[in-house]
Amino acid sequence: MALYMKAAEILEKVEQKKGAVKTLVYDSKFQNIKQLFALVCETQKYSSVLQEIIESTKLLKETKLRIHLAKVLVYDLLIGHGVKCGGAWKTMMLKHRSRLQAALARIKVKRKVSRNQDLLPSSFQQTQDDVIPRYVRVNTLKTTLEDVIDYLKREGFSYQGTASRLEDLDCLSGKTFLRDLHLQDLLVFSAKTDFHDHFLYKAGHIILQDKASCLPAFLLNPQVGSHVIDACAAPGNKTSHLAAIMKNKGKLFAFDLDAKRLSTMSTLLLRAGVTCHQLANQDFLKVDPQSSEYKEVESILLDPSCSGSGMVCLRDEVSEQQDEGRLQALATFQLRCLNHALQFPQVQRVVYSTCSIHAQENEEVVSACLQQNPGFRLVHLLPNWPERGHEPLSQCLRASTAKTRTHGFFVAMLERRPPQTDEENLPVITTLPSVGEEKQEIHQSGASDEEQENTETANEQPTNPSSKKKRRRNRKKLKKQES
Ligand SMILES: C[S@@+](CC[C@H](N)C(=O)[O-])C[C@H]1O[C@@H](n2cnc3c(N)ncnc32)[C@H](O)[C@@H]1O
Repeated sequence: MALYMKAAEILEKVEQKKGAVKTLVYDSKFQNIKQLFALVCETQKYSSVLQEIIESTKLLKETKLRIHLAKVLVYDLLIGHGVKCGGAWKTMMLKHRSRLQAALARIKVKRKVSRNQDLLPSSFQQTQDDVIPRYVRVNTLKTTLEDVIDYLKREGFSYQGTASRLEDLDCLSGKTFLRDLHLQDLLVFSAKTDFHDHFLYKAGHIILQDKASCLPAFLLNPQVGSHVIDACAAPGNKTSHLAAIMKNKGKLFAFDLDAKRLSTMSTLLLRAGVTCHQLANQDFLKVDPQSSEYKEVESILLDPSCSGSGMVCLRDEVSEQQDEGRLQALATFQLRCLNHALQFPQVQRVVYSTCSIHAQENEEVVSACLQQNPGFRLVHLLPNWPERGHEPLSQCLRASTAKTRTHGFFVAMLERRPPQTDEENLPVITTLPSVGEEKQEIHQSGASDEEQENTETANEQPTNPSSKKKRRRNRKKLKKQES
């Protein structure tokens, strides 16, 4: 009953444009966030059809239900899982079931369609480009890829080998599955495959995680035994992925501001067999980078709160509701977090990710951070990845349903520039510039052309005052050599 009541309450607020589904669901502190999120999203999609059914059957008059609760219950009865819980409401809905089913059938006949999804407004109808396969990450802390494949084959699944191109994923149907093109511990199934009740999922041998969301830990690739921070960690899918890469050795400090999400995370990490972690219900911005506890931290994964505009289910709602002010507030917070991550004295690599499609939360945050932290530069990620960050930040990755068959996502990796000795700063020049040719480029040894492009041009960093001094010194040395 609590699920339906909460879903109705959130649906009402969403339809009155009082907030975004994702935010309202997370703020609700409901026990099963995923279940609530799915129920609200789906009911909202079918809202106009549900309204038609409810009006034509005069359901509100007969049951005294309020419209939003009626929509949620009718959705679950006719289109969803069937009203499973709900006590007295379940009995009431079952009493009206045949009338409601008849009303739905009439609407389908009138619109000349046979499937429920064909009743959706066009903005919600899925094209081939909208279909995201089911991704399953093998949890190598508990099992191996080979064992999972064998287990599934014994259950009648048919393994097709490793995908060789993106389009292979579109051919998945029924019980066929592939190994992913880019991530070796990731298996791909047809979109409709549901593992939520499967033994391998319940035992923590597999994690149900979108491919794009597997990128941050995969790219950060922390060393076994190293110290790592997951700055905004709950519910912890990326944390357990990091732990698997670290083979549970070393230290994984995970922070999150939300106690409820953190407690869910704790359960999930236990199920996944993660032991190298240390959870803290703490604001990452208040974590002291100078504390001796973090003096060995070399890698940080930062996946902060974002607009969620890349999540396919939220696409239309989000584009309607993302007002400038909200995006700006998120971007300011994200930049503060990224700047903070770079303050840890030994940090070498920071991966920044969002499930947003807005440049404001992605490339613009990274560019601003690089301008404020000239000691860091971008790493050119996965050269063969089909979707790049918006120019000039093509070192970063983007993901989308159309180009990568995933939710919309963004990933950047910043790394500390290697310290340069005075020797390294000596220019390597074949023809010496004549006196007065101040504007001629001086190519410094120790930085390849690609690095120069990555840092100087692509990041549009302001001239670093210390490198200006170094250049002046170099010019003086050159003049001496000349004379
Ligand atoms: C996008 S979610 C993280 C998802 C997570 N990385 C995963 O893969 O499961 C963002 C998280 O940041 C947390 N958060 C927001 N502000 C924070 C802060 N100042 N310090 C720490 N965590 C914060 C939110 O509670 C939320 O759980």
